[in-house]
Amino acid sequence: MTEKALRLGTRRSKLALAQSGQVADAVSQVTGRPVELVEITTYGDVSREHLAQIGGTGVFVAALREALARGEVDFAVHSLKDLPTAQPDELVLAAVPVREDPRDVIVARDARKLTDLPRGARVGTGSPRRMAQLNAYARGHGMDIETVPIRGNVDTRIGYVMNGELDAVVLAAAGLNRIGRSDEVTDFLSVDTVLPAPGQGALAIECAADNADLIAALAELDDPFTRVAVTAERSLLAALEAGCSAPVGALADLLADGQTVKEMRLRGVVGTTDGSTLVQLSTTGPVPETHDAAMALGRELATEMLAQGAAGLMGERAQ
Ligand SMILES: NCc1[nH]cc(CCC(=O)O)c1CC(=O)O
Repeated sequence: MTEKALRLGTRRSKLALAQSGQVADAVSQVTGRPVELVEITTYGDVSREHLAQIGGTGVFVAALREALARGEVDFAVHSLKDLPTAQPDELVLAAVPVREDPRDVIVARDARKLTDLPRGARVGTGSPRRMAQLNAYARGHGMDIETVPIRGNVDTRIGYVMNGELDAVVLAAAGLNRIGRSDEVTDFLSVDTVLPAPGQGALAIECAADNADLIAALAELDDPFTRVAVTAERSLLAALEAGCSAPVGALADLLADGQTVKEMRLRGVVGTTDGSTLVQLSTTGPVPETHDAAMALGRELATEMLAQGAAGLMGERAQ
């Protein structure tokens, strides 16, 4: 007798289906049960407005969470960077699997890198975080680029480069990897140039807080280092009172001495989209051993960033 399938709630974009497919295989392995994909359309998928205008926070996530709350699906897979920092009581983040490459990349015409974009190059990105850091880099290096707000799925965005409308677009390495288009990357941006979004490159597997058996099974897919890193990054974001469409970057990484992990470094950035001002800070300390310690690290860095004027740089998105 075959066991009843677990229902995985997913968005229907190519990227979402690719990452949900990978998680489905992994969950099937650890539970021994078949996993069935249930496609759900979210507001972020149907709206043609710019993300910054529709508020950003949660537009890709709300419909999945509603399906979970109604018991229509057993668990949901999100891109962690799209997940609001507020966690509803009735749901838990049952697993955060090993993070992929967190970097942003560009896909440019003529195989160009950021440093050799032509004068006046039009660079597509709808993300205030990417705009702020790219414009700051351009200012600091005597470059002349124009960031152009765009939206749409990964294929649409790359299409703007292919059809000549734009010289380059900025995307997440992880997304391109997951849909098998990473060979189109022309430059992997150093995180010293563009700090990724909090949680970028990581996935979140969410399920109902009262589903103890499933929570226990999904825990096997959790990567403790990724979990602690994204917890600190998201705590920073929450303490800045910013959402996923705010010009905030954060990345926690582990500093190792040979094979032994020694410390964790948390970097944060916030800036104006024109790149005229950035507040960029970092802190390094023992790897947090608890959720609370990781949260505290993010809050501490946020406090320092706020002391340096971070709130004033977030414009109308700062609440
Ligand atoms: N905002 C959309 C989004 N949400 C997650 C990813 C893929 C990368 C990831 O999982 O972090 C992307 C596309 C992009 O930013 O290029």
